[in-house]
Amino acid sequence: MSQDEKQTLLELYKDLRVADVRDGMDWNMMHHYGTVHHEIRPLYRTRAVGIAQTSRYIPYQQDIPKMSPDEYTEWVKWYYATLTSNPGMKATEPGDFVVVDQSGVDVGILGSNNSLAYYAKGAVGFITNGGVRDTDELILQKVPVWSKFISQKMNQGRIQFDANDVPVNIGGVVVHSGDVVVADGDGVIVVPRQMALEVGKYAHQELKADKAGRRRIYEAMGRELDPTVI
Ligand SMILES: O=C([O-])CC(=O)C(=O)O
Ligand SMILES: [Mg+2]
Repeated sequence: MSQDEKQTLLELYKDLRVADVRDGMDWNMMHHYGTVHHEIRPLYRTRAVGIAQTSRYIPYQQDIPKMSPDEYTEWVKWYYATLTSNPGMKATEPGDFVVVDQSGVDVGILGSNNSLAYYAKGAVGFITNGGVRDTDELILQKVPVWSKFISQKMNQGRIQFDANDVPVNIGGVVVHSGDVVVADGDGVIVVPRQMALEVGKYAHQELKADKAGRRRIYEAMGRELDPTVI
């Protein structure tokens, strides 16, 4: 995706709520697309808008040789260098939303260390159809993460990298690199890139109407206005 297209989409979606984007999809007759299953939840109340960068991992189904702890230390280094190395995530650019399909394996593929490294490179958010770990630090570090569950387990002997920039199934939604991902306390919605301008337009129509409606109620109540109604 060109930088121009990326900036246009990020700008169009930056203030939209998940609910507005849902409405924008409906207005484009896409009722059955986009909404990631509600079991995929934010780790804490936050929001993020970005452009999907997909990765797929698959189960590791080989025997693990019996090793001493010191041998295991070396094996883990080898495992991470060869079997979980993810070129796409290493190439993370500002505005990317990291989207991980971990094939249902019970591991915390995103932890406080790797996600912070990608966040430092400009990743705006992370979503996995599996687990995250180090969750107390993820919250402390304010890294925006949506996941299906929390997992204590490390990758080695359990999961391996398969591919980047492939279509992945996240909570029943097919996500391609380049799609727009909007996530907040209501969950996650994914807008196919080809529809993103049209969906954004009608999402703004709904946001504008909602703001005006709630503002009238605020005023009638004598409630101080906040940014959600201005
Ligand atoms: O090491 C891992 O694969 C996941 C993790 O705990 C971290 O990045 O902090
Ligand atoms: Mg960790």
